[in-house]
Amino acid sequence: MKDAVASTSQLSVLQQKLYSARQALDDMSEDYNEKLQLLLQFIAQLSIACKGQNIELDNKLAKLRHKLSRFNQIDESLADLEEVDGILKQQYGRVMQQLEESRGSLSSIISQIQRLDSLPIKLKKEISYFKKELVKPFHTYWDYIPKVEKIVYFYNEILNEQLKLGDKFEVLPKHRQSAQELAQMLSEIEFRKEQQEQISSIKLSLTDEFELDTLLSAYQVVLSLLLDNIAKEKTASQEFLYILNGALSNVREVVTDSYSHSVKSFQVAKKLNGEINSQVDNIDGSVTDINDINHLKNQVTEQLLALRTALSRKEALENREQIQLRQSVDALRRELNELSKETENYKERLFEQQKLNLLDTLTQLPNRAALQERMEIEYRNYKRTKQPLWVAVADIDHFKSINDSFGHSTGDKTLQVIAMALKNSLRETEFVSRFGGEEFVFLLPDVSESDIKPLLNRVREKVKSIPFKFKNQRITVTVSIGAAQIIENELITETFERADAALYKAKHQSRDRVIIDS
Ligand SMILES: Nc1nc2c(ncn2[C@@H]2O[C@H](COP(=O)(O)OP(=O)(O)OP(=O)(O)O)[C@@H](O)[C@H]2O)c(=O)[nH]1
Repeated sequence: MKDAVASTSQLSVLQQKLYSARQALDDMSEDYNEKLQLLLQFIAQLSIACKGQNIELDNKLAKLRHKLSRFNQIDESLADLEEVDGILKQQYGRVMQQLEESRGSLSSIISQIQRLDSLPIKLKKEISYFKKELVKPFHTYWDYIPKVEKIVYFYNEILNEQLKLGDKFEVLPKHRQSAQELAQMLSEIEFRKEQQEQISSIKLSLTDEFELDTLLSAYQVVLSLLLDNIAKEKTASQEFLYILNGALSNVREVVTDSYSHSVKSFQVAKKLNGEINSQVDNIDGSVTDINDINHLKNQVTEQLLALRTALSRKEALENREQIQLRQSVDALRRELNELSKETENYKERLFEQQKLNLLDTLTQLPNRAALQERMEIEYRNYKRTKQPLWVAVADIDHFKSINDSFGHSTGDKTLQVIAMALKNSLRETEFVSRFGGEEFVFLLPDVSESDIKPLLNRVREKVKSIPFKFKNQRITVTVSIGAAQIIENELITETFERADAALYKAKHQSRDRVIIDS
């Protein structure tokens, strides 16, 4: 019995111990699970952080994460853990190798940069200091990234320097348009012979690829040539005015002289007349008072002598006066002749200049200013007579390709030949002008609606049949033409716009055709 009690108490102690041990085991297990959970989280975070560096490593870590999430497979994961460990070691080696290679390429980039000329001294020093730093190996990407940033900074500095040095700006479409307009204007302005070579080379420099500097200096040169011309023209006018002024003062002198002379002559003549009259009165008195015939004879002879002397003095005076007058008139005539010659000269020069201002220098056709004048005249005629009036615009097809393939001067010659052909295909009353570039404008009065198309087609065919031969190549040049008739209450500029729109249509309908706006 005693044994039984003892056994029972021992059992209860054992039970107690077992219970405590189980409790401790449960606690441990719970602690273990918590730590395992932490480890799993850590691995998960680590695998995310490493993601993308190595696909094999990514896959292994994903698999490991999956296995570790199930506690019962933890043992199976040991092999995976070992593999991951191996891959991680390899990856480290690879990263170190990559970093070493990158250090090498950064060094060679820096050597290239150092070879650039015209680097500012400060930047040169910075670069060579940086190159020394590149000798030390990189341990992590964090050693590498700032170095790349530094090289980007160097490039940026160099680029800014180059921009400052180069000072070359991009040629934009608006600059190209300005260049074209300038070249166009140069074709329309008459320059002096000695200036023409300079103008041609400016025009040439503006046709192909050019830099902004070329355009600016072209403007500058053209401006100074124009100013020079204005100054010359002004001097010429001034010279004329000086001559005119000189001639007028000569005339004035002659007139003043002859006036003062005639005043004097008048006074002398008046005095002589008085003398003669008193002589006659004397004779009268002598004749009435004297009875002695001899005495009378003496008296009369004396009186007649005095009278003759006075008369011959008067005659001499009148002769002198005549000579003086003739001389004055001659001098006046000479002066006036000179003056009228000078005026004629000046008028001729003005007229020539005016004519030149209205002629296109290249083609010798009337230019845009002349077209403007003629348009006004034709418009007034139309308003008065209501006779039909047509405006036609012709444009050479693919003219750019002639310039591009055979050169600008061949292009110029082509323009001259076509201009001549256009001029020769018209009647006296019809008018053609070079509007600019490869565009020509016609004013065609008194042409009926049924005749206009055949007329313009003849013009088109005439150009097409010109046997151009460039570089031994037979070339056919064609033109497209648009035309419009002026209608009631329309301005001629509006007619021009309709003709231009018709030309646009002709260009879009494969060119070499005439389109009449209807
Ligand atoms: N040689 C020369 N070329 C000129 C003159 N004026 C303008 N040009 C050139 O004429 C050409 C006109 O070219 P675009 O306007 O493209 O027209 P295109 O080549 O005739 O073509 P389409 O009109 O469309 O048929 C440009 O290359 C100008 O440089 C000039 O006085 N002399």
